[in-house]
Amino acid sequence: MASSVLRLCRPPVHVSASQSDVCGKTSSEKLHPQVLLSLRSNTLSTRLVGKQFNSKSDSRSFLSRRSRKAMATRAAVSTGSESTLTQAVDFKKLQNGSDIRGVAVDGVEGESVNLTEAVAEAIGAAFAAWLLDRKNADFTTKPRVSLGHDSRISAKSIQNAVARGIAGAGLDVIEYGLASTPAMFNSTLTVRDDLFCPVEGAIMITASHLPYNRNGLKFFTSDGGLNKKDISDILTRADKIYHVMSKESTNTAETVAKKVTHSVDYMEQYTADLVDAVRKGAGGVERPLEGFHIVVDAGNGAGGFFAGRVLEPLGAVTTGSQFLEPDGMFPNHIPNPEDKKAMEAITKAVLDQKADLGIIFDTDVDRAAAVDSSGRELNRNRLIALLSAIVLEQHPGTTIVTDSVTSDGLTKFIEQKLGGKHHRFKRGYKNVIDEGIRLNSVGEETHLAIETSGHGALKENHWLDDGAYLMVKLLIKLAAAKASGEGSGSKVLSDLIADLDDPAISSELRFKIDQSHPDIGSEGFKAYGQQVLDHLDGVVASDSNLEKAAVNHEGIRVSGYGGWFLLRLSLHDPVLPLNIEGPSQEATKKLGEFVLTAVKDFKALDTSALQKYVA
Ligand SMILES: O=P(O)(O)OC[C@H]1O[C@H](O)[C@H](O)[C@@H](O)[C@@H]1O
Repeated sequence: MASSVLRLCRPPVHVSASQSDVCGKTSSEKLHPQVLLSLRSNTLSTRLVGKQFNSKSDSRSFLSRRSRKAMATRAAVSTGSESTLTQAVDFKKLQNGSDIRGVAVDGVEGESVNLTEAVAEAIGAAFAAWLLDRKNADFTTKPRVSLGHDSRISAKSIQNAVARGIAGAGLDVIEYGLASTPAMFNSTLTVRDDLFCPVEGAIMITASHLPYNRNGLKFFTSDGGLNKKDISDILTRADKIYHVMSKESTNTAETVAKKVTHSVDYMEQYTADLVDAVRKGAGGVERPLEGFHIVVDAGNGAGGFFAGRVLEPLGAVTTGSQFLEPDGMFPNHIPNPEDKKAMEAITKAVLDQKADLGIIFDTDVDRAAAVDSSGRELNRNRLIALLSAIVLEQHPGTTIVTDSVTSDGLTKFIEQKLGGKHHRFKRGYKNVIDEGIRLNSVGEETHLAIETSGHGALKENHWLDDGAYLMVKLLIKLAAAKASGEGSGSKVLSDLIADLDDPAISSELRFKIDQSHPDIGSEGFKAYGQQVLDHLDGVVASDSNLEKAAVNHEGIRVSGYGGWFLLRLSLHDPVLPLNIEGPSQEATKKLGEFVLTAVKDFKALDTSALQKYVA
């Protein structure tokens, strides 16, 4: 991506009149109390504020004024001031691995709102404080945070609240409006002053494919997405900030936010990068997709841009593309390439339109899948196989990192057919991508890290988790094949994976752990789940048809009866997911029966799905 490849130092940015209003002495009196707390013991922010005041003594007095006000605010809280926000919120519960997720809209029974505007405001302020506190951060100018969102109905209110938190903390806010998660990360790399890029931090407001009442936040710096530890840190800070917030401080932050928020069309830059990547990959041709008919299904999420702003400028016809308009009620299907109905919808569109290819995204466009002209789904193992084939043509022998639920057929394909190495790691896109980065750092060359969910990142694209870029790789292949006379249409893609063994049966069953069951000890469901796994591990040897995977990074993976199973702990939920694949129902039933016998005495585990499966 042209503008993003170089990580240049940003030239100092002129502080505008409105910005100096906010940073200067006069308006410091008006600053948001939550900021005072976030800045209180913050040396980096002291440095930053000191720069803006151009004098250490000014900055000291600025902080001490702030500290006094913060202490006063906290005192008000402890004496029960009426202006304090009182709704109790368990901030820890908002963590979902390396994201934040919660309920933002009322209306679903049993799901009360915990991602309120006040909570979102506190999280915005906490991220600002975290950013200023980062080790080795050396901000020579006032840091900026970009904010984007998907099509959810709560998007705007959460965005405004987060903006208040960031602005109140003394940082600038750059609003992108409807955007994609990968675009947000990209904005930390792009060098373009008129777009206020690169930003020091980026936030995407999204809950991916979850129902309409949820929302969440994903955070980025130029180092990539934040990890679990960072998110815990931000939520701990947010919890403290939340308790010193008041209606008055929110109003003040609102006034500040109006002054320091800039709205830009960053998606123009991001989509131009995608278009350039295809043109470059296709040998510099302006309209390399001329003659191709490609339909897009955005599921009413944020991915509708791909048809009009990527495919059409490249010459493709996109007639019959569907659900491109953002609609946070997701009236047509869940925007999720792992969802059966969603895949059926795009398949139907491809067949109805007699299109060459179909492309489908999840709500925030960090996941994608495709469908070829015959209606064959190119998702999960097939998508990984396809991208492996493309990447291994460019980088013979390289390692492909995947999640843990990939098939044995995929390993055979990557290693025996393509001559690469399959490194099957853990579930979780961040785990997978981080493992790709780690392998490279210890000298094992890898260029692709990809999950069956449709998350995937390439080394050539800054390890950016980007569903749209995965599709760009397919488009380059199509265009290049046409240009070289190798073939037109999507057959060139299907041919690449002709030798991939598809399992006849592939199932995922999820066993809930009843956390209120008396068998769950004080160490909780994770320890209980681990006991189940340890027990299973111990009994595998009792069946001579079974063999434990020699290398395995997650749960218990066992081969047998021509198939395999993997039982592991869910990344986020009190659940043990079981994946089973095999050449026949008879084989998968045998594997299922073995697991059922092994775990049946664990009474807190709901194995009813497996009982049905083997019946
Ligand atoms: O462990 P599970 O419950 O199956 O969930 C695992 C999945 O969680 C989220 O959806 C992440 O985005 C995925 O990257 C991950 O694979």
